[in-house]
Amino acid sequence: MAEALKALVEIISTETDALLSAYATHEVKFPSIDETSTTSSKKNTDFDVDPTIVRMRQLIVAAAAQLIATVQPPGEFLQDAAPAMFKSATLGFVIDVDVPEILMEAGPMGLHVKDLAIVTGVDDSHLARVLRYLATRHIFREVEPNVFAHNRNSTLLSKSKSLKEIKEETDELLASSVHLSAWLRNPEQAPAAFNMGCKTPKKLWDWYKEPNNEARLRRFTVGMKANAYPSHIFTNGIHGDALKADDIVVDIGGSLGTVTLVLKKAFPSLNYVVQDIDKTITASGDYWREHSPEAFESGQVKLQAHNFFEPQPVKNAAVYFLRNILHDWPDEEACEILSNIRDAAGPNSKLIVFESLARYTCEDSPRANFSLPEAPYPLLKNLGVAGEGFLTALDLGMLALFNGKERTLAEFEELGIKTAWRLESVKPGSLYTLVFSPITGGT
Ligand SMILES: C[S@@+](CC[C@H](N)C(=O)[O-])C[C@H]1O[C@@H](n2cnc3c(N)ncnc32)[C@H](O)[C@@H]1O
Repeated sequence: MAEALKALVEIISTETDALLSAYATHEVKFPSIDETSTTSSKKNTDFDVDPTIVRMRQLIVAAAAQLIATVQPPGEFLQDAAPAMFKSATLGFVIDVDVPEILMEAGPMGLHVKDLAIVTGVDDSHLARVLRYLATRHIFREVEPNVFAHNRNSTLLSKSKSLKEIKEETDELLASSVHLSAWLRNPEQAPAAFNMGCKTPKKLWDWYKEPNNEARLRRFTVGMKANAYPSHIFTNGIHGDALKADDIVVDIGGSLGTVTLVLKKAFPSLNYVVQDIDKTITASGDYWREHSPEAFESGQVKLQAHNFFEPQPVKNAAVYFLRNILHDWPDEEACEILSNIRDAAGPNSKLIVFESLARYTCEDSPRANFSLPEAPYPLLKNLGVAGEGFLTALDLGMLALFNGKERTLAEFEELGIKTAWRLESVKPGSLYTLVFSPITGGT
């Protein structure tokens, strides 16, 4: 026990030294938690996503969280974990009444809850308790009794409209999560907990198409657009330099086609097709007219309404890719999607899946062909909240909304084998890149 505790402290100490020294070497300022600037210099932003820096940060966070879980008595630990729904509820509330915007205008001195009450119309003591709950969890800062200001974490809440759109999507999740336990105990009663929470027999996408839900579809689409992953994941992932001019890259379930836009800029001699359900494809026309009208008008980028449960119309493309699609679907449907692509693929086509990879919290059996990042003793093997915290929540979100899932490496391999795709390589990152080749009679 003492040995594990000391090892955790050692990780924190070594990685913090390394992190600070990397910041110093690159002449980048280490951000204070009290910082409220919404603009970062390009240098800071690039540095933030540098894989070495990301890894140092992850190790520190993983070790610190495990240290807390080790040192805190179980009763206290669970006392904070059990009512975690108040995090969603209070974040939702502050956004609903525009607290992030109001505090941004107030600046670093903050605003007294009595003044905040006048602007929001909400009782000052209610505001104080909600903000203190969040400040206790390092979101906002109580600069004087009952005076609240932004900190680095809360600033992000006012940073972009799309964050609000993402938050609103949690309405569906919140409604679904209430029914998760009942659904898990009897999954036959509805396709997913979402159907119980939102009282519909339809899949989320079909429900979004209903006349009353158009705003929800719009905000989901904006939310997906705001999903900022480093673009090198996609440009390295499809190996565009190795493709021939005019080769076709198909973005299946591509929404507006934000990934395709990144690829088109990096590999301008390739041709692209963005496919999605009809309503989304209609909206993507505006996106392309705004961001790359020449590619849209010349036909270099085609927008195609296509249901991926029907035969894939683009045959023998060089690359078919799916970003964050398979996790929306249970295995049976995921196999149908992959089979339709396989039927259209040529012998040299590649299937590229950009998705999160679910990792076990314990040691996995060694896999000869693939090497995944290791976590040092005594950390959880998936790096706990630092690596998988959000991903395990995303996994449960997929379960609650669609009976979907984040998959392990073995599960991806198995999906591939069932649909005649061989998993050829796996590249770790904030989104993993999984490359598959067709299994043919001779392979
Ligand atoms: C999680 S989003 C991912 C969007 C995009 N790949 C991205 O990463 O930004 C899932 C997408 O699948 C699309 N979709 C759902 N059902 C579909 C179907 N049957 N055929 C084609 N697209 C579908 C949705 O409209 C949505 O745009």
